[in-house]
Amino acid sequence: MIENSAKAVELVNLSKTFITSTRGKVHAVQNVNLTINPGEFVTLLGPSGCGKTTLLRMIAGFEMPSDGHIMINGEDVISKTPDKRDLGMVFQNYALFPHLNVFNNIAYGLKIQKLSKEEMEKRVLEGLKTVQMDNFAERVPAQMSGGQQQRVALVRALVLHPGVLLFDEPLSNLDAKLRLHMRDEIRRIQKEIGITSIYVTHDQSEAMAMSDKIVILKDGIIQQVGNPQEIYQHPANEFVANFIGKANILEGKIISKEKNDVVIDIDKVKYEVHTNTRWNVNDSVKIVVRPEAIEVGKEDMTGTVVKTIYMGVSQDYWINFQGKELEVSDYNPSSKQIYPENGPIFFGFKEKSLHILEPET
Ligand SMILES: Nc1ncnc2c1ncn2[C@@H]1O[C@H](COP(=O)(O)OP(=O)(O)OP(=O)(O)O)[C@@H](O)[C@H]1O
Repeated sequence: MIENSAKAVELVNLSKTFITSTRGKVHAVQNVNLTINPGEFVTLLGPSGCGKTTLLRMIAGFEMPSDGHIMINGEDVISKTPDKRDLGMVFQNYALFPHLNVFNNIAYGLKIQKLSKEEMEKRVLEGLKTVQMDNFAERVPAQMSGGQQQRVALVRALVLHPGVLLFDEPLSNLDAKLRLHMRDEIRRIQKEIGITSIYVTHDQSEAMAMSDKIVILKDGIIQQVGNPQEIYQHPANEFVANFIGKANILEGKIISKEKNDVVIDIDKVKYEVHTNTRWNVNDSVKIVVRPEAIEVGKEDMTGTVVKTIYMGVSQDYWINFQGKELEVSDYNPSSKQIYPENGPIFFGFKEKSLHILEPET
């Protein structure tokens, strides 16, 4: 057994391969290594089929890994059943018992733990207070909205005082407005209690708004782990750059280098870029620049306006440049010159806004 109590969850070389009759071997999760610290809110994010649910189900104990280790609070839990892993779970479909009222739904797990009646009542009522539903103890699920049912599901998991809370797309059944409200609510409660949480979603804005750490997956392989700022500003590769936010990908050549600072030629304009990677002079590189990092009116480069839209907070342009279309968001447009469609436009890149991409894994 591998032990390390300073980490809440540790995944070591974790893999899952499904053998299917139609698709042969499906490598759903491949050699995942990940450390989650106590109290962290970590989101598994990626497109459909990237392996996030399989990863969560392995941690929960519903799916047996093909290879690797899962440590929870320093203990290898691979051979333990889900109920012995010190975990709570919140599902997309709430999974409440329809015939039980809110009190009994929440108390269900506490009864199995054989808590005293007083302690049980105390925990249920305290939990309901946390989600501002003190008056709902007598209602059955059918008498509540989706958001209220999801709050009850959250309390039901929390009252068991698990070491780690797992969320499987808990907000996907709610309408857009309620999703925004509930994500703030979940994050508030999670911070208040300080419970280590692993959250699965395919919604990038949800991941950005809630997470301490985001894990980006593609084809079962981790592409990048970082906080929202790192992932947005320094995406590891083209996949991450395109998956989180909007990205313009340009090609350039390294023309000089001093330690970690390189000068890149992009269409005969030279830009200094700080990089942590071992690029060499004459290397061709791909560079990401976000739409808001392009300065309209700067006379470094010229393109043609293909389309422009006034968005209120910004004037957005689609510019033909080097045969590619660049997307640009020019913020606070009211005091600025607007470049009309089909005409020329001058632009350049803001300082420290370029980031060199790594090849994809
Ligand atoms: N029980 C299974 N048998 C065979 N293949 C499976 C099984 N479960 C998942 N897979 C496959 O493993 C891969 C990862 O699936 P998984 O459900 O983990 O992805 P996901 O990122 O959660 O996708 P989604 O967002 O659509 O739920 C997919 O190719 C999927 O078809």
